[in-house]
Amino acid sequence: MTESILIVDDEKEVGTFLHYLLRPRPYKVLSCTNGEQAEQVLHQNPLKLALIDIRLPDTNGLDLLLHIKKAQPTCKTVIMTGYATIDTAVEAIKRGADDFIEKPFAELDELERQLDRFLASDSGETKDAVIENARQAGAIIGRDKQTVQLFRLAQKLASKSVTLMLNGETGTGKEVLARFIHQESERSSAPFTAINCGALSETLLESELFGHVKGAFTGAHSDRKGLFEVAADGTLFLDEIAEASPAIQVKLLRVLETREFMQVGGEKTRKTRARIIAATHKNLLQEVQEKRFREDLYYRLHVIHMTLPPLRDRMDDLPLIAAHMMEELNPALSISTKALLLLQTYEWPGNMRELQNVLTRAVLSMEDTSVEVEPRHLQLPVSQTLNHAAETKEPASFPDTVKELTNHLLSLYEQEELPALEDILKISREIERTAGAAFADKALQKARGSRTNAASLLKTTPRKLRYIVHEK
Ligand SMILES: Nc1ncnc2c1ncn2[C@@H]1O[C@H](COP(=O)(O)OP(=O)(O)OP(=O)(O)O)[C@@H](O)[C@H]1O
Repeated sequence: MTESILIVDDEKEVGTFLHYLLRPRPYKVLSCTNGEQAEQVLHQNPLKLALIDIRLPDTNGLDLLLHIKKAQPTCKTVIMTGYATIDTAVEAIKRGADDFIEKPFAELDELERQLDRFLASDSGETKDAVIENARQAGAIIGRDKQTVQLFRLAQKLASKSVTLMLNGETGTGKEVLARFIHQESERSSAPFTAINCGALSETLLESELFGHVKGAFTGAHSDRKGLFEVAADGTLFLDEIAEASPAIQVKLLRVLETREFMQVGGEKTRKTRARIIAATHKNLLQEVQEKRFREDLYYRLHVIHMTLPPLRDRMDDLPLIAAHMMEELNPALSISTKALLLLQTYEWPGNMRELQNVLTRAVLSMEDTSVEVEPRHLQLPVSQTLNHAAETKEPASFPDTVKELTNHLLSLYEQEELPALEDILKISREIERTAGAAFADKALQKARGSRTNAASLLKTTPRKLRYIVHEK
C-alpha cells in the first residue's frame, strides 16, 4: 500500500497548497480540516509524514500529534506554527514531535527542501548524526539524556530563523552550543560572531553592536559598521546579555522586534539579517524581578530558551568527557580510576571549563615517567569536594557516601607531601559537624521550628540539638 502524507489544517488553502507542492512525490496526499477527520484517516492509511496545524477547531494539534505517534510510531510528525505559538511547537518537539515549520511559508525552495528532508531521513540515523556533529563543534555529549535531547532540539532549531536564549551556569558550554547551532544552520559558511556584553563599557558595547558614524564621539574618526550589520548572513552570539545596560536593552528590544537599529550618532534606520543567540549564566527572571533587566526584553528572548545542565548533574558522563579531554590534551596519557573517582566527588562550580583547566594543570604537573593522571596531580579545592559529598541532599545510600568520602581522604595520601594526621581528623570532624547540622536543619524545618519536636524526630535531646545547630 502506498504510504500517505497527512495534512491537518483548518485553513483549507494550506491543505490545497501543500497538496500541490507534494504532488510530484510518490505518496498519497490526504488533507483534513479537523481532528476527527484526521483520526479516521489515521486508522485507514499507513502514514509516512503528518503535517499538523497547532490550532485545530475540535482538538489541539499537540494531542493529535501524540495520538498519531502512538498509533503509527514510524510516521514523521511535524507541527505547523505561526510566531505566536512557536513556544508550543518547541514544547511539541520536547514531547516527541519530529520538527516544526513556520507559517506563513516564506520561501518555497526552502519549504520543499524541508519537506524532502522529513520524507528522507529516518530518526535513528539523525540521533547519532547529532552527537557526531556536536563533537565536531567541540561538544562532548555522552549519554546524559537531558544533554542529548538538548542538542537534538538545538539541531532542529538551527535551521529556523527564531532568536534563541541559552541559560546555564558559567562554563557549562553555552558558547559551544551556540557554535553548534550555527554550524548546523544554513548560515554555517558565514561567520559566527560572539560578543560579551559584560566585558565592555556601555559606550563601547553600543558602538560595537550598532556601529557609529564619523564624529559621533571623541575618537570616532570614521564611519564604522556594527556587529548587527557585519554578522548579516551569520550568527551573532550575545553572551552575558544580563550585563547590558538599560539603554542598550532598549535598543536590543527594538532590534529583536523590528530588526531595525540606528548607528551611534546616525539618523538612518538600518536593518539586520543576523541570527541572534543570547546567553546568560544569571537567573534572568530574578534580574527582571529586581528591576535590572527589562521585562519586555525578557519575554522577547525567552520564547525559545534552552538550559544547559551543570556538570555535577551529569556525573555519569564525567569519565567519558574527561577521557575525551585527555585525548585532546595528550593522546598518550590517560586517567587512573582513583583520579576519576576523585573527580566524581567534586562539585564543579566552573563546570566543563573548570574540568578542562584541572586536567590541563594535571597534565602539566605530571612527571615524565607517568602515563596516568593520578589523584596527586589533581588540584581540587578540598572543601568543595567534601561539602558536596557531605551535603548531598539525597545520598544514594550511607555506605556509598561514606566510601566516597573515605576514598577522597585516602587520595590525599597520594599527594607528594603527606598531610598531617591532625588535618585529616579536622576534616572528619568538619564532616561530622556539617552532616549533623544538615540533619538538624531538616528536622527543624519538618517540625516547623519546634526544637522539642525536631529533637524527638531525631531521637535526641533538645539540648544536644541546640548544641549541634550552634556548632554549625
Ligand atoms: N560539551 C562540551 N564538551 C567539551 N568541552 C566543552 C563542552 N562544553 C563546554 N566545553 C568547554 O568548556 C569551556 C567553556 O565553554 P563555554 O565558553 O561554551 O561555556 P559558557 O557556558 O559559555 O561559559 P560562560 O558562562 O562563562 O560564558 C570551553 O573551553 C569549552 O570548549
